[in-house]
Amino acid sequence: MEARQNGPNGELPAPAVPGPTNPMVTPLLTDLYQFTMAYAYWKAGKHDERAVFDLYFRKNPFGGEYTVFAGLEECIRFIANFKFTEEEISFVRESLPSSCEDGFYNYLRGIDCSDVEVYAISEGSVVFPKVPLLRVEGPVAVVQLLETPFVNLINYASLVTTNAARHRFVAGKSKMLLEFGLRRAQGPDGGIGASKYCYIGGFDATSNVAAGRLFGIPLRGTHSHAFVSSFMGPDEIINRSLTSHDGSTTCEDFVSLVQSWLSKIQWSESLHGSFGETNQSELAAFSSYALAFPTNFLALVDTYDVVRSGVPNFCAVALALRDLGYKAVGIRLDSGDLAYLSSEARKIFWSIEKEFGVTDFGRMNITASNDLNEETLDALNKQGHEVDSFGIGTYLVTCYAQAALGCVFKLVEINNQPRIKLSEDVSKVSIPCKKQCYRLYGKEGYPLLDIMTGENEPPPKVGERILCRHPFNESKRAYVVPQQVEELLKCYWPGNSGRAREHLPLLVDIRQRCIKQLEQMRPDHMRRLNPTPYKVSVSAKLYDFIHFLWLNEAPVGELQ
Ligand SMILES: Nc1ncnc2c1ncn2[C@@H]1O[C@H](COP(=O)(O)OP(=O)(O)OP(=O)(O)O)[C@@H](O)[C@H]1O
Ligand SMILES: O=P(O)(O)OC[C@H]1O[C@H](OP(=O)(O)OP(=O)(O)O)[C@H](O)[C@@H]1O
Ligand SMILES: O=C(O)c1cccnc1
Ligand SMILES: [Mg+2]
Repeated sequence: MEARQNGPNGELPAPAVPGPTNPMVTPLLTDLYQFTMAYAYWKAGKHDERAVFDLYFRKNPFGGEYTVFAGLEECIRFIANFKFTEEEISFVRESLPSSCEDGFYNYLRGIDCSDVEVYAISEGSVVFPKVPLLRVEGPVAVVQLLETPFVNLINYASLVTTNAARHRFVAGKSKMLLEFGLRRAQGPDGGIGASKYCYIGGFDATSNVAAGRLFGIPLRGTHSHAFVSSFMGPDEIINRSLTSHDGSTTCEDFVSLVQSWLSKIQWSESLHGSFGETNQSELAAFSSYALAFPTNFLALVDTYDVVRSGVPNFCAVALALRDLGYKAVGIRLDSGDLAYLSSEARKIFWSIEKEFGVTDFGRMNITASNDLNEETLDALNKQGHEVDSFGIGTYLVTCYAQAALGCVFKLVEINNQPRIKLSEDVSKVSIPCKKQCYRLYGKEGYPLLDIMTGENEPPPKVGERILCRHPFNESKRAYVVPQQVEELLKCYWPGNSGRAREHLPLLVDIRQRCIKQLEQMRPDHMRRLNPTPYKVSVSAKLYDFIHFLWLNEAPVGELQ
């Protein structure tokens, strides 16, 4: 459990950390092999050897050149409360061979994460391949048990945050982005996680009520086709009275008021008979919705025919509401050509504003949904459209364009001895040693590159030239004179080491960090088509050491 003494400088202890959001996140949420390895470490008397693991990914997702890091808070919540229950220990005992000795279960009973330290990049930061997102130090058996839950908590979180950030990038700052994915998400945790992390990635709101309650994310919603098609006609509406916004008058038959507006606009000059009879059951549905929500009236207009029925019906209800001092919100389009239909709807709104002198009617909100993704948003931008808000579900939350981020957790040091994992595939060779990581900024204020150094090397200094080398490609190197140096790994879990701990920021602050960091990137790293890779490098000293260790560990072949 968390150490509660004052810090070395007398600072107050950080507040206790609550458990993971999802109660399924327990010490058993790991792969069996973590327990078999823990047993074998214990049996060999190695379990308390001090190990350092790096958690990182190898390639940016979605064909891009950046990733947004998320999931850290849940990792810290997990280790802050890491403790086996008796029931969990019994289950591990049942799951391992009966030859495993009892002493191991006593050992499991006693462990927590007080000997573990976690250094991490702040959640919501823009991050790049190979740079550790987390450096986890501690007794090898305990840290081994953390591998699967940590990778699980970070993989999807970072993937979907990045997906959300990419959707925001295409949509532009001024559009409202609504996450509508719960029904299509990969189960309840996928849905809750998607809402939380899409918010961090720059979405404005979610339709997911549970996520609104858990995280305080703004909730938004419209209505569905079922509501519209549930009405047969205006006769169904019994209670038709609506009191004006200021409470001064009551309209006894709001439905008739709507109908009189409908005939006015039907024969209006600017629309000159562009539509005839509209669908009366749709008109009844809209009137009924307006009676229920006069201050928040937004109508789904594509159940029967957007231009000939949905939009005129909406306008009639909105104008009737206006007679009573209410301002309608707008419409939602959920099918068809969203560029064309949004532009047609906008034209009708402007015509009404002009002809009937209704201020701001032209600026009515238009929300669009229906299988939207980065490509469709991009296509809409190219065609020109009049959509103000996008409701996005399936492609966003399922991360349809890429199934997983591929984070890994690799041993880089044990008992102060650096370790390396070799591979035929150079991109899979791990970078050994307990490392420090820095982001170096150039003259124009953009991040230039990230550099990893050995733990005991002096940090890069502002104004001092430093050689930055590609970790594996000898010919790729550059001198950099940083204008600003940012240390990336901060202590988020000191265990009982007595070090000061970074506080876990509020969700809105993580979101702000993400938005700010994305804005700070050089635009060519961010563009969708052929973005420029951001450089990730190592110091000259670390480069030499990697290659020394590589040669040391790789057997020399024999040719016959
Ligand atoms: N102007 C546009 N440019 C490019 N893609 C668009 C445009 N408007 C809509 N889309 C996309 O085209 C697809 C249209 O979906 P689909 O072919 O299923 O028809 P639909 O309009 O949903 O019809 P329905 O739901 O009535 O069957 C959606 O993915 C939508 O996001
Ligand atoms: O399209 P998405 O990006 O997933 O956004 C969420 C979708 O969910 C709703 O559709 P609904 O469940 O009514 O099904 P639908 O596909 O038939 O419209 C809504 O009308 C959107 O179309
Ligand atoms: O509120 C909406 O319009 C909504 C919510 C979830 C899915 N589709 C639409
Ligand atoms: Mg749909």
